[in-house]
Amino acid sequence: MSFLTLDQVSHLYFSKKTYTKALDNISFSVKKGEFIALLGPSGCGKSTILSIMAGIFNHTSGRVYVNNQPLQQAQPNIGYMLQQDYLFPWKRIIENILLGPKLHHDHSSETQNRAAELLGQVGLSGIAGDYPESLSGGMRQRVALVRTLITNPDILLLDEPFSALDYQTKLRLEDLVWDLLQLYNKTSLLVTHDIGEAIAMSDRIIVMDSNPGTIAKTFEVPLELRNERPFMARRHSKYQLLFDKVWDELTKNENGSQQGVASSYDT
Ligand SMILES: Nc1ncnc2c1ncn2[C@@H]1O[C@H](COP(=O)(O)OP(=O)(O)OP(=O)(O)O)[C@@H](O)[C@H]1O
Repeated sequence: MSFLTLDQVSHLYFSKKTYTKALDNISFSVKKGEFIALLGPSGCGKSTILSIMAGIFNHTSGRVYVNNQPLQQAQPNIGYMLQQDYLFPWKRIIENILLGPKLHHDHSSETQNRAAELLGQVGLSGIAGDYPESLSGGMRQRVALVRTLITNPDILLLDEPFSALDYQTKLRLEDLVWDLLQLYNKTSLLVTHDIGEAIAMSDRIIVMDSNPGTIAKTFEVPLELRNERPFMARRHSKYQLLFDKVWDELTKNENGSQQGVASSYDT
């Protein structure tokens, strides 16, 4: 059953003299606990979809449902993780994590215990009293993950959360995030430019076209890959097959020599 549905969603950005059609007739559904990746060229509207889901602005037309209710009515608890961690440098790690709950007047010992538990789950026990400046980029993103999960969001929006990290840290963090999202059965939308990351982490990949943003094609990730943690999924033979197909879809309008690598596969 669908938990999140976008039905013929379009969005226009207006400026003084003109407008940009960022999304045109976007329709897709996401089941509870499903992990969807949005891939596509710069400007195809991936972040616009996340902003609409986060309630940052209303879409121009179409319908968005969460749990069979219109988005504005459903008011889901949204967790948003971005490329930058936006930790407050003058606050200790634990204060950064508990800021969201505090804003909702939650000062409970349960939430504080949960913060400690989550910090343990991301391998950061013992740094609760530290300041962000003493942490590496990967550690900071792990703190950002804890800060996102502490409010137990219904939907997680991940906007290129690994793209500022070095490659090894990114691979490790992909596994960690995947583990926690599986553990807590979170419904997630990941925006990425990394085909490998999309295949390794998600259940389904939505490839978009730009000008205006439309859905070009949707790829199901084979079960054998979905059952593996992202790092191990990359070793599977079906990973490369899917990579080539997604690459071909992304580059179908280009004339470069790398286009068409999947044309010899027919699975
Ligand atoms: N605030 C805004 N005002 C006007 N136009 C905007 C605004 N935000 C985005 N756009 C335009 O809407 C389109 C979609 O932008 P969006 O940021 O959603 O794309 P994206 O796929 O996330 O891009 P990227 O991969 O570069 O982050 C682009 O043409 C962009 O220029």
